[in-house]
Amino acid sequence: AAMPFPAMEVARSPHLPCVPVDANATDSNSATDVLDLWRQQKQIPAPFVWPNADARPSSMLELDVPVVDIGAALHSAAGMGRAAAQVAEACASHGFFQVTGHGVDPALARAALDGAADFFRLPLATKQGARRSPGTVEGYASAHADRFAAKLPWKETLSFSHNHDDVGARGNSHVVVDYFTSALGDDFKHLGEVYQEYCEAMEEASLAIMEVLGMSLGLGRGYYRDYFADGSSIMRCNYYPRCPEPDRTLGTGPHCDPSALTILLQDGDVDGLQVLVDGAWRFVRPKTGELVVNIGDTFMALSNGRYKSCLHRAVVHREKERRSLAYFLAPREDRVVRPPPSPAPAPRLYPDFTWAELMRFTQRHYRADARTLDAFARWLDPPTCSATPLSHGPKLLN
Ligand SMILES: C=C1C[C@]23C[C@H]1CC[C@H]2[C@]1(C)CCC[C@@](C)(C(=O)O)[C@H]1[C@@H]3C(=O)O
Ligand SMILES: O=C(O)CCC(=O)C(=O)O
Ligand SMILES: [Fe+2]
Repeated sequence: AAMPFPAMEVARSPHLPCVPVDANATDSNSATDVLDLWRQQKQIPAPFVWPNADARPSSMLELDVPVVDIGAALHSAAGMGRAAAQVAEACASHGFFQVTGHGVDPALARAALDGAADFFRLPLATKQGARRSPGTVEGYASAHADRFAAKLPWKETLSFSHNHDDVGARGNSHVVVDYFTSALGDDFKHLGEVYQEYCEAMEEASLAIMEVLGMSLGLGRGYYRDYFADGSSIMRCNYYPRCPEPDRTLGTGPHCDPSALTILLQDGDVDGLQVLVDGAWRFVRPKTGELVVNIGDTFMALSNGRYKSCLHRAVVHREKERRSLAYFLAPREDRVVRPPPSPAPAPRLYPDFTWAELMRFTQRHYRADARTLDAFARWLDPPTCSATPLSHGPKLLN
């Protein structure tokens, strides 16, 4: 049975110099959203300030990530050999790499990025039509101010589920369209179609990457591809407005993704994504036509810790706004996350769990951060772990 976890900062912040969030507002003021008003101030409001430990020292360092040609991997043994070696090296150290040859139509990527730009420009009252319901990941959120009281992220987000099935990427082609029309109305059908198509392209790309990951771990092409074929993935559009004090806040705080794999598309040449490697925050800069991929906690558990889910964050800028699209690949909600018994049976680092349980943990009990997976393992299995302080590493289960 799950142990009650220490309550996180889940109350709506009482300290915000609030600009009321009024879903019924209809006058022209509603065209200006909360962050729009805040970013015109000289100083950011206190709830957005991140403590010194998280505040960013200015860094121009860049992470050296391999560029993996997924198309070549799927079409030739030599291409697969090279790709598998590249991902094995990257994933054993920091879990980040870029991919090309993914087959995502540049016009579709452009439409998805432009669609996000258009969405976040809408009046707050319209965006609030898709307001996130408590305890779920889907919907519109402004700075997560409805969930947390401090260390608010300088961003707006729109998230929705992409449950795919095992009859192929085009097998369940309504879920995203249905989300847009039911949350926002029929005027949003076209935007829903754009994201439906984008999610299907991301699904295809992520399953291709799973073939490479399977090969790299000696499990064969089909092992993870089949495992994720009917996944419950999540798509998130991030909008980071300009910020008057970019060095005192963060767009997305330091965290490891709970998902299995994340595919990120960064808009234009505005950088922001940083990864902590060897004690320094390093940019993974946007490159035209390339997607940034990283291993998340669920794949770290699936690979029994061989592949790393690495700490990353997004910084914001004084002069430039930024957009990114994140596709979080996850298994079907009730599928057990457990490493394969072969090729090398090893002591288990994490207990069995399901994606539904991990989602519930991050949406109701714990704000995803650097230690989500350890905290989750302890939450699932309190009797044997409760004496271990939160900061300790993973425990051995057998
Ligand atoms: C399962 C999820 C929780 C978050 C969205 C997806 C994958 C990444 C997680 C998140 C982005 C990690 C940083 C903190 C967080 C609260 C955020 O800043 O948005 C996380 C997401 C969330 O809980 O909404
Ligand atoms: O916007 C970015 O560059 C990264 C966002 C991120 O890490 C996330 O949404 O999980
Ligand atoms: Fe992330």
